[in-house]
Amino acid sequence: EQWIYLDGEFVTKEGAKVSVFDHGFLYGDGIFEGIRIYNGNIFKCKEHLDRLYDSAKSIQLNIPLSYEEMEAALVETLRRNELRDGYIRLVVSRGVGNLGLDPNRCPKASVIIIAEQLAIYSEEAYKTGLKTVSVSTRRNIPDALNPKIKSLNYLNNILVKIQSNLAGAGEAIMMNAQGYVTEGSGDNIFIVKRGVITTPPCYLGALEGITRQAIIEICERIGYKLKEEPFTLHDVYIADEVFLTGTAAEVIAVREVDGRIIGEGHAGPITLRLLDEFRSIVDKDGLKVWE
Ligand SMILES: Cc1ncc(COP(=O)(O)O)c(CNc2cccc(C(=O)O)c2)c1O
Repeated sequence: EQWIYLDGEFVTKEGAKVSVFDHGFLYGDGIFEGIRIYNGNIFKCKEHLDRLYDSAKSIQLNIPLSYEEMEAALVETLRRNELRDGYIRLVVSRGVGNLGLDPNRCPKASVIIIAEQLAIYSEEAYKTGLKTVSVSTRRNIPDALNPKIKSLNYLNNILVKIQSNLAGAGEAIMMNAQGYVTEGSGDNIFIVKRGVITTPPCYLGALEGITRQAIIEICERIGYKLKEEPFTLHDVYIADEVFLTGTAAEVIAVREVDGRIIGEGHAGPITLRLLDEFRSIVDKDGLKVWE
């Protein structure tokens, strides 16, 4: 039986329903986090909850649970589902209101926690890398809907995913309005050229990825040279290595972008070393559920 946390109660999948007047449903008015648990460790739990509460503050959404209560709800949901390895989707919507969009008509935000097994990429995919394309759909401009807010408004990302599906590609790369590369539909991007790793600054229009930050810190620790600087598709095409990072994706190589083969056409040495280093910390850094 899968138990889902819904506003303080645990309900079964069948019982896990939201109102048609929920503004998360009606307007995408809400925020979410995607978190992974590795061998009983909620990886980077603090970083995810910090980002959740930041996103909430940014859209003036009052989460009805304190940080500690939210942590306890996460742990309880994982325990009830006896999940040691898997994926957590934590959603906070504005809650039930009337058909108007005014958030002031929504008296109480709704908190939902779904815990599931996760299988996104095969081990083979981490070696062969993904075929990707760039897309015409630009990343939301920060002064319209800031990509730093992990909101339920994922239509920008979905339109990108539709274009990558159409191209038969595994992921798509977005530019911002100025033509600088920002990120993938659900992951951050890094390029490697002559041993130097570069990732776009998030102010260009990217989510402040927690996996991205973990990779930045790993590079610092193991002495890899990393820069946060803008780059264009040209720099991606001529890169020696390209990889994407995300909670679901972890660290996944890109073997092709718009028909250009990247490097040798499979995961490069720096990408594989960073994946290895990343996987060595995922069951350490975070909140232990069963201890
Ligand atoms: C737009 C975007 N950019 C970057 C990331 C990577 O951020 P983290 O390193 O903090 O996860 C994300 C996060 N994207 C994400 C997170 C969890 C699950 C899924 C999924 O595809 O089901 C996607 C994202 O949605």
